[in-house]
Amino acid sequence: MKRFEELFGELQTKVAAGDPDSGTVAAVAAGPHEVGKKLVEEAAEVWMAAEHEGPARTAEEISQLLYHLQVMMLATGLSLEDVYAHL
Ligand SMILES: N=c1c2ncn([C@@H]3O[C@H](COP(=O)(O)OP(=O)(O)OP(=O)(O)O)[C@@H](O)[C@H]3O)c2ncn1[C@@H]1O[C@H](COP(=O)(O)O)[C@@H](O)[C@H]1O
Repeated sequence: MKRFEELFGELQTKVAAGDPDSGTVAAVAAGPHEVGKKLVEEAAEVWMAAEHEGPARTAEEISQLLYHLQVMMLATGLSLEDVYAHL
């Protein structure tokens, strides 16, 4: 099972290395506008799953939303600490 901070570390490493096989590297290169569109789409999918598709599908969609939030953090140069400072 992959945890939030482990995933962020993995994505940071891929972005720093410019891994050509990484969807994350491509998404970060596309920039915050494109990442933002995906983020909004995933948020809507969480909402729809929560209302209509049950807890298992909701958990799956939330995992995708968390991933895309991390992509946005990388696309905007934010660290986990930058975000945690506001929690
Ligand atoms: N957790 C994720 C993850 N969640 C979502 N996604 C991407 O987000 C896309 C989801 O978009 P869509 O909604 O279009 O997907 P979908 O197939 O329609 O699925 P549903 O939303 O309809 O369920 C997928 O195509 C994935 O590319 C993710 N891509 C990567 N990761 C993790 O990031 C790691 C690094 O990935 P790479 O950078 O690609 O190597 C991987 O090992 C994974 O652990």
